[in-house]
Amino acid sequence: MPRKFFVGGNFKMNGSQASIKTIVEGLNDAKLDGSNDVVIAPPALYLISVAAAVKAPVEVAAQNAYIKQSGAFTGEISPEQIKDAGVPWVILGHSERRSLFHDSDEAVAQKVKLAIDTGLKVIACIGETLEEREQGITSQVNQRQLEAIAAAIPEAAWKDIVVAYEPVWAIGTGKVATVEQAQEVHADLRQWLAKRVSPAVAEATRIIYGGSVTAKNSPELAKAADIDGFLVGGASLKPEFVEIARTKA
Ligand SMILES: O=C(CO)COP(=O)(O)O
Repeated sequence: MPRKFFVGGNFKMNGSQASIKTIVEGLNDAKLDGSNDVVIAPPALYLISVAAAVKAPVEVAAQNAYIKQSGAFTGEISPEQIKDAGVPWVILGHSERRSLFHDSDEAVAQKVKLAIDTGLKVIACIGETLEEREQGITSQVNQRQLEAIAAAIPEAAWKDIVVAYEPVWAIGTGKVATVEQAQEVHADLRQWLAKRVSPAVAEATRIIYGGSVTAKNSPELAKAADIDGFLVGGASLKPEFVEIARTKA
């Protein structure tokens, strides 16, 4: 079965009630036909209103979740709370969480496990820094980050996981990976999944690319055999996101 193309929009810590309403209205007016999965991730404050306002086929994701369901963890939100808000997806392990908020591979894996156990679907992010790429350890870094997740979950959980490969050097820099650079890592990760988890999981799991994706570069990237969609940052706040959401594989 071909993998359904997946386009995510990660708003990060951007937007206001008014600007996010405009984005949601733009997506609703676009009447997307459901041939791609389209998921938007507004800041946590806006999850409930966006989940109520957005029309199918667009769905909503939180940008992070904690490793506990409740308790004295000021400032955090739990997978149960995300589910309770009517939000089916969560982004975990984003490089900004890893670098700025010290989410370790193990913490990301625990978060993925609890989110999956709670019934959420997960966009699990991995990616190497420029320094790591220049050291020639791109493959090791991405496999290490994915291994932590694979070790924490059963094979059946992979049906609810989308892997987002986001090279740190391409995020918010305007420096998009070339189709060849992205395809090489995606193919490597798919091979790794086949060996580490199973050929069936490798075949079915969407591996999406993130890092300076725009309406201009998305059609070319989408042609690569192992690029199954995008996680879009900056451009997800602009009208061109509707165009990216319509990208054909
Ligand atoms: O981090 C990203 C999405 O999660 C990518 O961000 P940009 O598209 O702004 O580079």
